[in-house]
Amino acid sequence: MSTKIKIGTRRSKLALWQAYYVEQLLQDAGMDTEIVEIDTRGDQVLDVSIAKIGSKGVFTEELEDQLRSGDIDIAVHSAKDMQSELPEGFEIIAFTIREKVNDVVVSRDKSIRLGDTSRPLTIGSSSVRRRAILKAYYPHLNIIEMRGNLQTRIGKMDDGQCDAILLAYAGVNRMEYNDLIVETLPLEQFIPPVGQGSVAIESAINLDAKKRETIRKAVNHPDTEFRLLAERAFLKTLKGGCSIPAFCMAELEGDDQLKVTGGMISLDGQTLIKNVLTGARSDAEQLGDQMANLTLEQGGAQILAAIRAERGE
Ligand SMILES: NCc1[nH]cc(CCC(=O)O)c1CC(=O)O
Repeated sequence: MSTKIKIGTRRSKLALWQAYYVEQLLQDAGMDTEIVEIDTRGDQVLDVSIAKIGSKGVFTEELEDQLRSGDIDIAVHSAKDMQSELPEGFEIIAFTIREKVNDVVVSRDKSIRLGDTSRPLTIGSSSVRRRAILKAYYPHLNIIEMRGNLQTRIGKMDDGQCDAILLAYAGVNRMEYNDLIVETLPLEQFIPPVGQGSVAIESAINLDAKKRETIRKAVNHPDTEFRLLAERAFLKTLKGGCSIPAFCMAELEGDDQLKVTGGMISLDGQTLIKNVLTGARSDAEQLGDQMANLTLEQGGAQILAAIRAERGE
């Protein structure tokens, strides 16, 4: 089989890194590949908060058009950025091995620590989850919303808009800004969002079955997939994407157990819901669903209702 696998990707540096990474895995498995760069609406409106334009599909629609038409075979995304429910006709066929899931503090000033109350610090973050957690644990900080890709945000920091920014380790590592990491945040406080650190492969369900299996075999990391199935089931039951302050992290325990830590935080950081559930790995999706229902019952439903009212949804 010498057919070429056409890999669709956004043009951002992070997206391209992910596309080249997946391309390498496919080539290592003996496949021919081609990268197809595609513009998306989300890349064009950089000055508006994603929470305001609505996160649904802004980075994925154009890629899905080309998956549907067969112009590309697969689309590569940060797993974290993918909606919990894909539009009809699409599926995720693989998750790459997950890297360190922590959030990190990035700054030019090596002496900066979030817990330092001796001087005023301004911290930039694009994530409602990270901003709410900062308010809960570090109320002395001045927190500002900051959008744009990694390079843009670091530029804003260098312009003096903030002293440090909060980012996912995964993106910082991929963009090779590791030397700017001044603090790696503990998972007990900064529980990562669903999917952080893994790359997801999306395809149309009518992709040739043999092609689908070959790609899956070359790219999918089964241990990561179990974790992501639980986490994504959580998000699906919450009917959310990356614009709600929910978090869920599944970890493997022993040969066949899965430990799921998840919950939600109100935007002001005043209400924190957090639970831990353990169950069989084969029940990954039930565990995620159970975690979501527990979260909704314990006050998550009110938090979501308040956010939707504020955003006029
Ligand atoms: N929301 C943007 C985004 N999407 C994926 C990553 C990094 C890679 C990852 O989390 O897997 C980032 C940057 C960040 O959150 O700091």
